[in-house]
Amino acid sequence: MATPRVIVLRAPGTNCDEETAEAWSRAGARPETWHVGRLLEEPHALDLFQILTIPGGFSYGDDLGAGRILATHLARGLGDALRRFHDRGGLILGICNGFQVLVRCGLLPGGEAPCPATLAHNESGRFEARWITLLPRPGLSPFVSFTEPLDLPVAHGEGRFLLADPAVMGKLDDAGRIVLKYADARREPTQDYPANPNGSPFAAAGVCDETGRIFGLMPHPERFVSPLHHPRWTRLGDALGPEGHGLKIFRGAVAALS
Ligand SMILES: NC(=O)CC[C@H](N)C(=O)O
Repeated sequence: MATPRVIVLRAPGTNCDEETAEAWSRAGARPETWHVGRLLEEPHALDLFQILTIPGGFSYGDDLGAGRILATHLARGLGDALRRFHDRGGLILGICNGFQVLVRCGLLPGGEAPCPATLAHNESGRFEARWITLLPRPGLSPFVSFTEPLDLPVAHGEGRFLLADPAVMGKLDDAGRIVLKYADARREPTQDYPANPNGSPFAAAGVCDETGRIFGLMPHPERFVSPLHHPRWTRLGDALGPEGHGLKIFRGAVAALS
């Protein structure tokens, strides 16, 4: 198949769009960055793309809650276009603020009987900005097709993934939809701070819908696409491999569409 085309959607306050577009380019896709206002004017333009990404940042200043206003734009102005995009096999990735948007517009966790969800304030009560370790659960989502743990940075104030019905969290986990989990030094999933930076139950760091094609995560894969981005690159050297860990997520999506 031809090189997948990616639309990177930005809004006032988005601050990770350039890094996200660069990550898609490195993974072999063809990204274009669009302001949400432009897409609201021509929703059919989504038909030109195979992947939609909502990058991280502070869209609309996190007013009314992180991601809330951009989520309202998507739900009200682009709901049908997004459904069509997903139904025809399009992939949707939300990173950090983008994950918050996908949750707040109802695309995640999604499904036949969607359970309302939110990304609540971190249990620490603080913005958490540092590196953490993640365990993947490959199988369902094309974005997570690797088996090795990842090191990635987090930078968020509202990252605690909660469902209105906590019992559904176990069902999501059983269905393999908590595809990335915060891990401790023994590489076991953990709810303990600081390895789990926000207190998410089931150590949830990244979640997908029932098709695997909508995926949101709090850590920032676009901030680790070169080994030089790792804070310990001078010590770890070749052990880091030729590419940053975050690139695996972008490469998985490109491979699924190629
Ligand atoms: N890096 C980000 O995307 C931050 C997300 C959001 N502004 C928060 O603090 O929770």
